[in-house]
Amino acid sequence: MNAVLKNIGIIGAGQMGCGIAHVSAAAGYRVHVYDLSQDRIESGLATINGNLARLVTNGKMTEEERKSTLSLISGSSDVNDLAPSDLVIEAATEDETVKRKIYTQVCPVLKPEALLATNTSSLSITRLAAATDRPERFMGIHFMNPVPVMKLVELVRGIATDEKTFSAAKEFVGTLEKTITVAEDFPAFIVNRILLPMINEAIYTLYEGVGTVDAIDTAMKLGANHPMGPLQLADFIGLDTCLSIMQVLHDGLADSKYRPCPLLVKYVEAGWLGRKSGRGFYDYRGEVPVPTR
Ligand SMILES: CC(=O)CC(=O)SCCNC(=O)CCNC(=O)[C@H](O)C(C)(C)COP(=O)(O)OP(=O)(O)OC[C@H]1O[C@@H](n2cnc3c(N)ncnc32)[C@H](O)[C@@H]1OP(=O)(O)O
Ligand SMILES: NC(=O)C1=CN([C@@H]2O[C@H](COP(=O)(O)OP(=O)(O)OC[C@H]3O[C@@H](n4cnc5c(N)ncnc54)[C@H](OP(=O)(O)O)[C@@H]3O)[C@@H](O)[C@H]2O)C=CC1
Repeated sequence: MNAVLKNIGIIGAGQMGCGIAHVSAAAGYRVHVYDLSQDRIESGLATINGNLARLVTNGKMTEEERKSTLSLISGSSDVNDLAPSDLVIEAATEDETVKRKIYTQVCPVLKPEALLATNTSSLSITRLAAATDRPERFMGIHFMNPVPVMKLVELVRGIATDEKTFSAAKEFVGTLEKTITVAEDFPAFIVNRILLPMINEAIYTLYEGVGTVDAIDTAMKLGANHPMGPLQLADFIGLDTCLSIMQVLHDGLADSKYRPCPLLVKYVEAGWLGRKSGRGFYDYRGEVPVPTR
């Protein structure tokens, strides 16, 4: 455990917030998860418990470790409960307006010396930092999904991030047994700058009728040895998040090669956001996922 950062606050009880809470508590940190609704928090805590229980079943964690990990995690919809946090990691919806509003509400509650980080997939760290009262103690700590499984965390400094903040974040991520990579503050950093155009291209391949959902995913799984097909992965990430990242790339780099596929836009407009909403390129409402095209 990090010597300075003992209490970790998480904003957003979605798939990423819960994953970060899981790995932080498993490393011995006290974690508080904040989200807008109590229902969200309860379903998030149930997901964490389910994932911990699976580790026990697989012999990767003892029952005592599961209990002690869970006992370190609390949750509430009261922003004031983030006050004891030494480090807050914001993992709310990938929308700059939402994140800015959150910082306006959260900063006055935090200790002046507390660090604030964002798990954003794509947004400018420098611009987000400017919406806080602590740009020098703000940076990007970008975990990958699913957090308990993926080894990488990207660290991204904003223009004002100070060295103390960067070192503390680096040490914290090291205690979670993750490998860091440092990215400069450009749209979508490293992983998503490369991954999301590939996913977007897979959606164009579907849109133009080159292949079906099944053909495209099978092609990339068996033809390129990817663990998931690109459309399956898009559903896993969340199609709203994929679209936001493509929009940030398109706007930020002003190059038409990043144009979000109209089919991706259509799916998001329909509320077909992938696994989390029950339907995306696959329909998850039955026993097995069924392609929707
Ligand atoms: C968008 C961004 O900003 C950045 C990103 O994150 S981009 C997305 C990056 N992530 C990826 O590319 C993931 C690609 N997919 C994979 O690596 C794999 O399909 C996977 C790890 C998700 C699942 O692996 P799999 O072998 O197909 O399935 P499965 O055997 O069920 O799972 C492997 C392990 O992961 C665990 N796991 C799977 N999904 C999980 C989840 N959502 N949460 C926690 N653990 C999970 C399983 O419990 C299993 O653990 P054991 O080895 O202890 O049994
Ligand atoms: N999905 C992925 O693969 C990855 C995502 N990320 C990034 O992590 C962040 C979260 O993504 P992810 O977990 O997938 O998204 P989810 O949609 O699963 O979760 C987002 C959560 O934030 C909540 N939220 C929205 N507005 C607020 C608010 N004002 N205050 C508190 N909570 C709020 C949402 O609540 P509600 O549903 O009620 O709106 C939801 O519970 C994003 O920035 C994303 O880009 C980073 C790496 C990988």
